[in-house]
Amino acid sequence: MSNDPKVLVALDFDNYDQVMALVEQLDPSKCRLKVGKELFTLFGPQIVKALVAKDFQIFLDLKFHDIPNTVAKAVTAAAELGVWMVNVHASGGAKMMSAAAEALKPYGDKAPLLIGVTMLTSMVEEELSQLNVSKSANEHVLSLATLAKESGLDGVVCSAKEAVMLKQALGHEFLLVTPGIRPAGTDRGDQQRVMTPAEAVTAGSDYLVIGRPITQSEQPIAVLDAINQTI
Ligand SMILES: O=C(O)c1cc(=O)[nH]c(=O)n1[C@@H]1O[C@H](COP(=O)(O)O)[C@@H](O)[C@H]1O
Repeated sequence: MSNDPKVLVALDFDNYDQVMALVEQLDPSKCRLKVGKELFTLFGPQIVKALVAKDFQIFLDLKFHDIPNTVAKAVTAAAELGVWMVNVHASGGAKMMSAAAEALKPYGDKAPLLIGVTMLTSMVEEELSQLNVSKSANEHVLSLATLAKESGLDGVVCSAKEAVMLKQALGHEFLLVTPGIRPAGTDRGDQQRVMTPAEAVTAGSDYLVIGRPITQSEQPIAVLDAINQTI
């Protein structure tokens, strides 16, 4: 197995013992872990530190979206926690994203990867008009991703459906982190713009965020291993 595992397991749990029981079975050489709003709101920086201490690389997914000064301070706090990746909403704008990128510069090669969220994978194109966005989903994602790149971010969160377009437009180095991943035959839940793990990697996804197909399974390790075999 590679030292650069592509699967980021979304630890969306409300129970400390349950999450730790799963983590005990996981191997940092086979996956990275994502701590999102539910886990962080319940258990705070302590759980992030506990997972870092177990040698996992952590994506702190708090999707910061605030004034530039506040977001710069928030990503600095994330860097101090020792996380591997952190995200902000690209729709917070260029000033906000640049402030975040600037704040991480002093950390050099220890800085977390800074990623901009484009259009949530739970959204369909028709919802954009409710937000007064008259672009197509592809155009909207491309414009937010372009702004993120110009603002000094390392990559974006998008759906794998936009991966071919974004790699072509923004280059191979610009990272694509794709949730909305569903192995064939699994429940979509609230996800809309979905692809299978193999399709996503073929399209150009660098990292696959996968939660419920693994965490809600009776055999999470077998599911993760099976996914890793296909990518
Ligand atoms: O930033 C994210 O990670 C994210 C962005 C997005 O557009 N869609 C999305 O689903 N996510 C996160 O990715 C995870 C997907 O989980 P599952 O749908 O259970 O696989 C959740 O923790 C979401 O918070």
